[in-house]
Amino acid sequence: MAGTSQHGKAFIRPKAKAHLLIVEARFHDDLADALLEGATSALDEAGATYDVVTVPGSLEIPAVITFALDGAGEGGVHYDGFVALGTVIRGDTYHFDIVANESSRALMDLSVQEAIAIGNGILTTENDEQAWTRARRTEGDKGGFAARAALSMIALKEKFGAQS
Ligand SMILES: Nc1c(NC[C@H](O)[C@H](O)[C@H](O)CO)[nH]c(=O)[nH]c1=O
Ligand SMILES: CC(=O)[C@@H](O)COP(=O)(O)O
Repeated sequence: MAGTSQHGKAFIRPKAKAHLLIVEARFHDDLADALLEGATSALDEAGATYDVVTVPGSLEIPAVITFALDGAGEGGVHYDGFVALGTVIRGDTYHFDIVANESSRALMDLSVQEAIAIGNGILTTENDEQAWTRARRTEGDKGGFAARAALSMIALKEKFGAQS
């Protein structure tokens, strides 16, 4: 796969044990399994803990993160960071652009406006083959990448002394 590397220097880990929420869209079920395997393996390896919530499609992911943030404000579980997992594969209509663009736009808005650590592991591909090459833990491992990105953002938040 073009451009694949371990990106080793890009990743840092939080000092404290982090607790994350993985929000996974299962619109493409088998691909979701592969992304989740990558993400949970990366978090396990880093000694982080996590909960997993499943939603039907990638468009639902940002709202669930908002629900979790609201819940934490009301005394619910606090999450140090979030991992978004999903796959959007181009079909015949404009729907692809809506799901691909709007899910990422909402994640970006949340991360910047709410100052939260999010790893975006929503694949947007032309076909199944591209998706598998990126989802498989033994190849692109984009689930693992998103989890490591979330951990890095938690660590950077710590570094700047922001409230988690
Ligand atoms: N086509 C894909 C979707 N579409 C579903 C939407 O995400 C959403 O669940 C629906 O519009 C109901 O609100 N989702 C994906 O994750 N991947 C796709 O390829
Ligand atoms: C996200 C998509 O584009 C896809 O699942 C929907 O397919 P279509 O555009 O053919 O309805």
